[in-house]
Parts: sequence; C-alpha cells; structure tokens
Amino acid sequence: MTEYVLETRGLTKEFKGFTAVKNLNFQVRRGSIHALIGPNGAGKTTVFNLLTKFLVPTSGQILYHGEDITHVASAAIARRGVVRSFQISAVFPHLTVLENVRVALQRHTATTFQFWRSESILDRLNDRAMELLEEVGLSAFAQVTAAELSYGRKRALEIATTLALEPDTLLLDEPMAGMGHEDIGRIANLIRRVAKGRTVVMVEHNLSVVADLSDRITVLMRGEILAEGPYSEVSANPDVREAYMGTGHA
Ligand SMILES: Nc1ncnc2c1ncn2[C@@H]1O[C@H](COP(=O)(O)OP(=O)(O)OP(=O)(O)O)[C@@H](O)[C@H]1O
Repeated sequence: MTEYVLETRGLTKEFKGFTAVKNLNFQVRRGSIHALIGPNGAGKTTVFNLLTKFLVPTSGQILYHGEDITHVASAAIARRGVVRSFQISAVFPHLTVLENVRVALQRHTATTFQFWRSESILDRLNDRAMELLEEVGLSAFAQVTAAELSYGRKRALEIATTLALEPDTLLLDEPMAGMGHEDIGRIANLIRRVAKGRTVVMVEHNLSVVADLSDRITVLMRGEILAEGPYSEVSANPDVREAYMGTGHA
C-alpha cells in the first residue's frame, strides 16, 4: 500500500492557452483531511475537477492508491471509492429524508448487484439508510420531506447520500458555502466524524474551518503550490500571507 491515496504528477490544465494548473505534484495522505486553499483564481476548482474527472488534464497523471487513473471516467472512479459530494446524489425535495438516502443506496446497489428490487433487499436498504441518517445526525428527521430541512441539514442529507456510495475518499467542494454560523459548526463536526476511516479532500474558503479540520493544507497560487503543511506552518508563511492580502480571505 502506498502512503498516498491520491497523487498528481506533473498535472497541467490549459484553457485555450491559459494555464490554470501548472505541473502540479500534489499528494493526499491516507486517512487525512487535506484542504486545498488559495486566493480567487488560484486553480482550486480546476484541480478539484481534474481529481474527480470532470475535466480532462492537458498533461500529467493522477494516481489513486498508486494506480494511474488519469484516463478512467468519473463514474468508474466513483465506483472505486473516490466520491465527490453532491456528485450523483442530488437531493429530491419532495421525497422524505429516508427516501432520499434509500434512492442513493438503490442506485449504488443497482450498479453493483442488480437485484435490489426484492423485498428483503428493500428492508436491508431501509436499515442501512437509517444507519446513515444516524451517522449524519438526521435520524429524527427521517420522515420529514427534504424541502422542509434547514440549509445545514440539507447539506447533512447530501453527505448521507454521498456516504451511501461507500466512499474511501470524499471530495468536498466548499462544504461551508452559504452556511450560517451555527450550521458551520455542525457541518464541521459532521465532516470530522465522517472522515474517520476515510480520506477527505476539500476546497474551502472559510479559513477558520480549514484551520480547525485539516491535517494538511496545500496553498495554491496561479496554478502552482505556494506552500504546504499543517495550518500553523502555512499560516505563518510570509508568501501565503502576502497572497491573501487584500483578498478578503485573510
Ligand atoms: N473553463 C474555463 N475556461 C477558461 N478559463 C478557465 C476555465 N475554468 C477556469 N478558468 C480559469 O482558470 C483559473 C483558475 O480558476 P479556478 O476556478 O480553478 O480557481 P479557484 O481557485 O477555484 O478560484 P475561486 O476561489 O474564485 O473559485 C482562473 O483564472 C479561471 O478564470
């Protein structure tokens, strides 16, 4: 087993002559929460989309557990355990919370086994759905329709539907976007909880959340790594401080 779950080697993405990601050598350690930060336009979303196979790199490689997945399609990557939150699992507003998780489980088992229609399988899906709701703190809301949930709880539901896909590595794109203060604390705790036994890569603008959750941080600037390390180290780095000056994220 390699120490790294995800790794990029010389990863480059050009958009019509503009290089958004330059020769990136990025490594995510097994079992860590790894944040990708940087000022606006640094290339975070592009890296995220490359890792989740939503974009095709111009050159370079992506490895998952040491295996080259550069040319493996997004759905196949998800089946292998690299799951982007909110990827396959949209929340259906008119279904209950339980039904939403069950649909995600059905999709997963349908692609894996094809025999999910039988009664006993449906019972098992209900049990598993309740377990997942327990994991994200939503078991009391199982019979509530998704539309009635608060924004933060909707996010928790989205995480439950993502967990239904049994990820080994979770990729979270700005999990705190649009969250109020109370929800931020709740979702941060949830991420910490679901990260146990998994690897989490997240792009996040909220630096106090990043400081609180991350084992390791990569700071991107103009498509390249500016600094890397634990929060205490990167936040003290003068280059990082300069990059963040006047961006509103300091
Ligand atoms: N499809 C595209 N076509 C052309 N240029 C693009 C495209 N996608 C991204 N870019 C450019 O690549 C650079 C990096 O963008 P990206 O969205 O990855 O940055 P980011 O760090 O996620 O920024 P933000 O924090 O503002 O979301 C930007 O200059 C952006 O304009």
